[in-house]
Amino acid sequence: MNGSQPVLRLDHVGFHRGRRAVLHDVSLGVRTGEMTALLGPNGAGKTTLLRLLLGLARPDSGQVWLDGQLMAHWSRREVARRIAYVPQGHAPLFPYSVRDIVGMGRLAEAPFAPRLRERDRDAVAHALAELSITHLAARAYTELSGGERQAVLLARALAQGGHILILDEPETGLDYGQKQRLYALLRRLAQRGHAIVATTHDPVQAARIFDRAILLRHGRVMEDGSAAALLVPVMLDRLYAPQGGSEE
Ligand SMILES: Nc1ncnc2c1ncn2[C@@H]1O[C@H](COP(=O)(O)OP(=O)(O)OP(=O)(O)O)[C@@H](O)[C@H]1O
Repeated sequence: MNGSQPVLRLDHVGFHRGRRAVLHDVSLGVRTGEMTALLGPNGAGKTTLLRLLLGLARPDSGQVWLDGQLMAHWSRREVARRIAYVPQGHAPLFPYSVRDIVGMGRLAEAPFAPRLRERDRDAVAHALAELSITHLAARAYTELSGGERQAVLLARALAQGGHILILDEPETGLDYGQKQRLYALLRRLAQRGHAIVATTHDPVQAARIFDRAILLRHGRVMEDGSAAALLVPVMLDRLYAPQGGSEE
C-alpha cells in the first residue's frame, strides 16, 4: 500500500435497494499506483459498490469523493475523463466494428465531433496495439469470442484515458494466457500511475497479483489491507461462509 492521498474515496457510505440496506457504513480509498481487488460472496454488494465509485448511483448516506471533490459536483463527462469502466459481459445489439467500439472510449473527449479526430484515432490505434488486438480492428464485435470481447472493452477503457480504471470481474471468460496478459497490463498501468480497482471471484490469483484486498460481506467492509496477507484460507473461510438470510 502506498501513502498517497486517495483519488477516489467512499466516506461512511450507506445504500438501500427499496427498504433493504445493501451497503452499510462503507469507507475506503483508492490510490494511484495501487491495484485493489474487491472480493466477497455473491450478493455481498460488490457491483453496487462499483456503481457508487463510478458515480452511477448516489449514496443514501455518507459521501463519495473524486479527485478531492464530491462526486455529485462533477458532470458525467468530467467523471468519464477520470474514470474508465470495464463492465462484465457486454453484448451490444449492433455489429459495430472493434475499431468503432474502442473509438467510443473517446466520446468523453469529443462528444460532438462528427468523427474521430487524428489524436482520437491515434489513441484508438495505441489501445489496440497495447492489447495486441490490432488484427481484430475491422471485425464485428458481436462475432468475437468472450476473451476477445474482454480485450476490446479494455482497449476502449485505455483509449478513454483517465487515471482510474474500474473492472467488474475482468478475468471472466479468459483463458490462462489471456489472464496473465491482463494482469501484466494492469500492473503496467498501475506503474504508470493508474489506480486499478477490480472485483474478482479468484482469491488465489488476486493474492498473487493485487496489492490490496477489500473483503465485503453483507454489505460491510470485513477487512481492508494487503492482498497477500488477507487472502489466506482462514480469512477466505470467514468471507465465504454461508451468509444465511440475515446479518451476523
Ligand atoms: N436492481 C436491484 N433491485 C433490487 N435489489 C438488487 C438489485 N441489484 C442488486 N440487488 C441486491 O443488492 C445486493 C447486492 O447486489 P450486488 O449485485 O451489488 O452484489 P455482488 O456482490 O456484486 O454479487 P455477485 O457476486 O453475485 O455479482 C444483493 O442482495 C442483490 O440482490
